[in-house]
Amino acid sequence: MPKAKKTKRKAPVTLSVTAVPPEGGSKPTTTRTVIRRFHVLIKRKTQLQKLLSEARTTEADQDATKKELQAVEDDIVDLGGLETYQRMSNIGQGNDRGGGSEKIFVGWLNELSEPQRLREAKRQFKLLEVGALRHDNYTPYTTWIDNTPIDLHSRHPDILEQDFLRLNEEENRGRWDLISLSLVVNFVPDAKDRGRMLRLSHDMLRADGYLFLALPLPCVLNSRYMTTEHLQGLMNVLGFTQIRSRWREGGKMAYWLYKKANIPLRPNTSLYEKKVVLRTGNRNNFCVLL
Ligand SMILES: C[S@@+](CC[C@H](N)C(=O)[O-])C[C@H]1O[C@@H](n2cnc3c(N)ncnc32)[C@H](O)[C@@H]1O
Repeated sequence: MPKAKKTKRKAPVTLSVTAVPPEGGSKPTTTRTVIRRFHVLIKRKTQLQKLLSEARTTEADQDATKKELQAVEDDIVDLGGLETYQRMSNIGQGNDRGGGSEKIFVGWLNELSEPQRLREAKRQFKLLEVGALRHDNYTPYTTWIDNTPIDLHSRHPDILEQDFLRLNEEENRGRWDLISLSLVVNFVPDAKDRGRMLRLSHDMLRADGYLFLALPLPCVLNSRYMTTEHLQGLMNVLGFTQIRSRWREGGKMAYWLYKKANIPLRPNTSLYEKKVVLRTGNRNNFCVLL
């Protein structure tokens, strides 16, 4: 008799993680679980909102979508919302877990002798730090870096509550010497919005300005739709030249430093406009689309 085929049920997206610990003293596994869960929920929320706005489905489907959206939103609230996510990320940013990525950014600028050049020119770099959990990440460098930290949810009066994707493009065009996107692009739930974030960064940097990008390593080493070469190609068509990169096999994070090229380099973006499977197997779905 043929064996009955076992179907493995996926865990529902609305599965809750409860008992979020207070700031400090929480285990890396707990913070990682909350952060991952939060990413799953906001991604699903964006997908459901998109489905509803397209309104191509039947009324019954729309009702089901609305119900699921409500359940997802309830789960985000149960998890503690963006505030809890930020608290968990802040713990993850602590020195005991590898330290803040700004040290890598500043280290690279030092290697490139930028502070000396600025001293001679008697000026500072204007930095836009997107997704700032702390207001003081760059205070040790105020002699040469004038930082404007922004975040969707401000945790300090010195952090401007602002969505980067909604910044005034005219006012910000060519305005910044430095932009930092550290663990922010992977937070954005929609692949096209991730691409827009990178494109906007290019527009908002002055010629020769630097973009610092940090992503969890699996986004590039274990994704169906992203490899380090693919990212490099995408950044090149946007008009960025890679200056530095850093990660190690088995590590958690990957970092890049890009420079805005002097000439516009946007010949053909078509390779990066649709999802292309670059690897098969048990992978994640991280993707950036232009
Ligand atoms: C994982 S935390 C990263 C914090 C810090 N930059 C780091 O490297 O550890 C991501 C932060 O990015 C913020 N964020 C995400 N999308 C954003 C956007 N469009 N504009 C401003 N901040 C954003 C979130 O609110 C969150 O505080």
